Amino acid sequence: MSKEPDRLFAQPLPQVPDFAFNEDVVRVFPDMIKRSVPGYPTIVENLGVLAAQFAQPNSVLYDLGSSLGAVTQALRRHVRTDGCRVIAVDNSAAMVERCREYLNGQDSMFQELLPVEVVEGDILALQFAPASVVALNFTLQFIAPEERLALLGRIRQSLLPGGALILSEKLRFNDLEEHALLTDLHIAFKRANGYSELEIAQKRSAIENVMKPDSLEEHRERLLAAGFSKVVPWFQCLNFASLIALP
Ligand SMILES: C[S@@+](CC[C@H](N)C(=O)[O-])C[C@H]1O[C@@H](n2cnc3c(N)ncnc32)[C@H](O)[C@@H]1O
Ligand SMILES: O=C(O)C(=O)C[C@]1(C(=O)O)C=C[C@@H](O)C=C1
Repeated sequence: MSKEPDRLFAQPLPQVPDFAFNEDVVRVFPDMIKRSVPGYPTIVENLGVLAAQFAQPNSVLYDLGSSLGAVTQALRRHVRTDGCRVIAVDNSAAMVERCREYLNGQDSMFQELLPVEVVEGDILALQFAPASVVALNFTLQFIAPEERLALLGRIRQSLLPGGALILSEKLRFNDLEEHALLTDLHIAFKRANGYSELEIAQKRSAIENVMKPDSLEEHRERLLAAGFSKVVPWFQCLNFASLIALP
């Protein structure tokens, strides 16, 4: 994985462009996500552990919005169920290209890993195969709000009995005091990870038009409306959380 530090927002920009998963972001992405998302390494590793409990024989495990394939790699480290294969999907050509390079490197080192297919495509246009695990790790927040329910409905329809959707997201909070406190603590987390006030402010302008977090209550209601029977939060660190949704 690239070790290049994220300095994308370190210099004052005359106008901060909307955030995009382009070549510049791809180069620094492992550093950026680790320094920006509290609990990210714990979520990714345990997503593999959880997936191993839900994986069903001869089924597909989806990593939707796979970026550089961190979740795919965790699935491959933990899932040992017969006949499973991973399909990783991302619509950023730059992410997909680098992800394929990383996974090919892994393939050449370990022969017993689950087969993986990396697809460059829009998850909103995906024809889902019968799946036992679907991971949406910090991806739904980048999908247009009006598309989210239908996407979750299609995922629910594809899930086999015994399977699960694992959904990780940045949260907003309906209680204004709670929202302000956790937002301030998230900024303190970024500062502690070496981001300057300028970097924090410019990143915030870059993502505000493209990333629209929901509250935990909105997630729960939408997942139930999409046909899931049970929603179980299994992790929260500051304003970032991960949920298990059962079919
Ligand atoms: C924050 S990143 C996900 C991080 C990754 N899952 C991980 O755990 O390292 C969001 C990803 O979703 C992808 N994405 C956003 N909208 C998408 C869509 N409609 N279809 C496919 N991928 C999408 C972006 O290109 C980006 O790589
Ligand atoms: O909320 C923020 O400030 C973030 O940087 C979050 C977040 C995310 O949750 O995906 C946004 C974009 C980058 O992909 C990395 C982290």
